[in-house]
Amino acid sequence: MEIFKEFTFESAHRLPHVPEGHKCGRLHGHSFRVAIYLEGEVNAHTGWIRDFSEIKQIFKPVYERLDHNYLNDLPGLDNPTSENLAIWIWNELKPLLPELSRVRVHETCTSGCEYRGQ
Ligand SMILES: Nc1nc2c(c(=O)[nH]1)N=C([C@H](O)[C@H](O)COP(=O)(O)OP(=O)(O)OP(=O)(O)O)CN2
Ligand SMILES: [Zn+2]
Repeated sequence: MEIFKEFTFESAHRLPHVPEGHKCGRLHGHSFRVAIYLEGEVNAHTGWIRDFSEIKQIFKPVYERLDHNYLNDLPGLDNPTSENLAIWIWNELKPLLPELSRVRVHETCTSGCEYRGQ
């Protein structure tokens, strides 16, 4: 069974390695949407894998580093593509949430990625 918790945050970024003149080389912002997925057994007593509010609490320090910030300034995110952001979030969360199975990042309504640890 997999559960997920979604978060939205507003961040600015620019992509430093795009070709000259590419729109994403300019400073711009997105309303990012991130879903954190956890995989595990449903506990017979609680009826859940992990309390959604616990996921929110664990993600909070990561969320605060992302929300209303310039992503390129975060150590390890100097090239903040959706792909690199998903990997970055995974690396921040996996030690705290061993059941983490997937990080989904929506950069726009129509673009995004999913990372499953490889
Ligand atoms: N594989 C990736 N491609 C692109 C990324 C990325 O992170 N990974 N990022 C960008 C830009 O940051 C851009 O802001 C988002 O791109 P795009 O989907 O082209 O945005 P649009 O709003 O123009 O999309 P519509 O087609 O109008 O919906 C670019 N590429
Ligand atoms: Zn962008």
